[in-house]
Amino acid sequence: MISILKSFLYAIEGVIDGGRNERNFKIHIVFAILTVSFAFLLNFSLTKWFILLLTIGIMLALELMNSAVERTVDLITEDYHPLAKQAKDLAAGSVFIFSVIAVIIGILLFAGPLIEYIV
Ligand SMILES: Nc1ncnc2c1ncn2[C@@H]1O[C@H](COP(=O)(O)OP(=O)(O)OP(=O)(O)O)[C@@H](O)[C@H]1O
Repeated sequence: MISILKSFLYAIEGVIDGGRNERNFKIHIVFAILTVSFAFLLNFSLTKWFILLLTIGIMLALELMNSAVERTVDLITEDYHPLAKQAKDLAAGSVFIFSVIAVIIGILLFAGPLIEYIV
């Protein structure tokens, strides 16, 4: 039970570390807060909340995984190595792919209700 609690605390430490030291993670947190605030304002349905929270969760988790890959590569080598480049670029690529999808999901979720709210 104590070891499960410790693992949980280490995971929280990782999230706090990301929030303190990772610029992109901070940007995603700001977007997450903004979109959640707008979702409250626009009275999102349960289905829309489900999609929004899932998208935010995957985005933040991918960003932390990307940071983990970057640090692992930096720990292994400070020299230029093609595999180090590939590892970092592949991890960044995964974040990029989901970022594009997240923007599309954001437009689909918010465009209609926002136009209705403004007009
Ligand atoms: N050891 C290395 N060998 C070869 N290429 C590297 C190495 N380290 C970094 N690179 C290349 O330089 C790019 C920038 O690396 P860096 O470590 O600054 O990460 P970053 O993508 O800028 O991360 P951040 O999210 O912190 O801005 C990487 O995406 C990779 O293409």
